[in-house]
Amino acid sequence: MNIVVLKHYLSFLGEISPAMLKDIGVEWVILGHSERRHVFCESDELIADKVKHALETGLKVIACIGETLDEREAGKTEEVVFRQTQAIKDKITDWYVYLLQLNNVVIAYEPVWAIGTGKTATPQQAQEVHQSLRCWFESNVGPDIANSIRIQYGGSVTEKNCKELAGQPDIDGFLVGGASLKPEFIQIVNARQ
Ligand SMILES: O=C[C@H](O)COP(=O)(O)O
Repeated sequence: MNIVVLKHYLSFLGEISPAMLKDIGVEWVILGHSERRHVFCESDELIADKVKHALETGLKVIACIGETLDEREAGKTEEVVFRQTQAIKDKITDWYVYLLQLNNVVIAYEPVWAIGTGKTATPQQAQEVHQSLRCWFESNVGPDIANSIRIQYGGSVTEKNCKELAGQPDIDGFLVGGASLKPEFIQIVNARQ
């Protein structure tokens, strides 16, 4: 759920580099999770640097974005998720390689107020943001990228709400925390069947 960005060949004792993860067979890294953003105060720019560094090292990336409750209540959901996505877009010079050829980037929309709280976004709330994000990709990166990119939803997904969420046209999968530790997880895995 984290990597260090190695710069200028400095040492970063105690940190984990993408090369170390690859060396032990890890393929995917989750970056920009709300706890990294809000507990560890990682900026949009630092997260974008990590995404770039991970991709350039050959790791696949799930890049998390999402608004806090205050931001949602202030009507800033789109502004926040577009800003977070723009920061990543600005650092990735070749979406076509990383996305269309390698399929190495997934976006996870995780409203901060829904993570681990039991308060899931309604299917309509989640679909609205996912659709806006896909339109954003169409306008800012390209229609083929917008059609191909996987946008997962995360935040209190359970076996009870997964079917309806999975039925939304722009929800391409889930990033599951707590429910992944329960036997019912299999129902989430199969939610689209
Ligand atoms: O880390 C996992 C995601 O943030 C979602 O967690 P959750 O499914 O427990 O809400």
